[in-house]
Amino acid sequence: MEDADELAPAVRSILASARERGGARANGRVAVEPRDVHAAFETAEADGLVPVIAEVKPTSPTTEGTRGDDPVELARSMVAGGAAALSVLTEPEHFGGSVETLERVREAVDVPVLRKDFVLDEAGLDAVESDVVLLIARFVGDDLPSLLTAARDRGFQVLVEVHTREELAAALDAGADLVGVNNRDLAELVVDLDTFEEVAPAAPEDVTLVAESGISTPADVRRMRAAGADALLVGSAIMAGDVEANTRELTTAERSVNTTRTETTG
Ligand SMILES: O=C(O)c1ccccc1NCC(=O)[C@H](O)[C@H](O)COP(=O)(O)O
Repeated sequence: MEDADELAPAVRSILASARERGGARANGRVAVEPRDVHAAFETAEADGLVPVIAEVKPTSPTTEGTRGDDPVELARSMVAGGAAALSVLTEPEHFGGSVETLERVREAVDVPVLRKDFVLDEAGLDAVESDVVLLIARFVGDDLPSLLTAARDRGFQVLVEVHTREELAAALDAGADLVGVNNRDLAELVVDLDTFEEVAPAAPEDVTLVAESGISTPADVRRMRAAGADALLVGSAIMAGDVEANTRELTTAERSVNTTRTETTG
């Protein structure tokens, strides 16, 4: 892992609390029978929808306030809006998430559910079952290959998150087949959609690429898709206001270009 001094204070705090939480639950190692996330993306495409992973994100270090609605209702609204998959934050202190929330959401919906957390070691994989688990290349460093194997041994599909071409190369070397390019720089918490456009061309065709963070309008969706995104991970823009309508606006972004809220209101 890189030098912690190079990270934003909020991110240092997130990592410190992840280390304190540990992860393993009382009943030991998880064994997952996952819902196929690649198939979920294909189904969305076949239905004429952009594959969107909609994120249940009650709050974050870069969000004002906390959304207190029942996460299960939010999740159902996201699916009603056409989300191909869901992401649920399980980080409690900085994102208002919990493993119980993920369990409730996964029971309530039939789409694949990504566990969004800051897993740093093998024990961290055993906190809760999910269909997909996130490994952030920047934070797990040289442990990426062994953690990827450990996650797959438990049945998880793995989204490996990268922010640079170097991290993408490490993810590919480790055998990742589902890669998220995070437009948010976790050293400074600045979001820049250019990041995906810079990193994506270095990924081989057979890797499923997810554009993560900072996507808020149908134009952003089309921009990321034009740059090679097979799917998009969206939190803040969906959580702000009417969750079902927000999700639908993004999942249908390729259906019509001139009728969207953002483009008609400027
Ligand atoms: O979202 C944050 O403020 C944040 C701060 C520090 C570390 C990670 C953070 N976000 C994690 C994520 O990956 C996003 O929740 C996800 O990509 C969705 O991003 P967005 O659509 O911009 O909410």
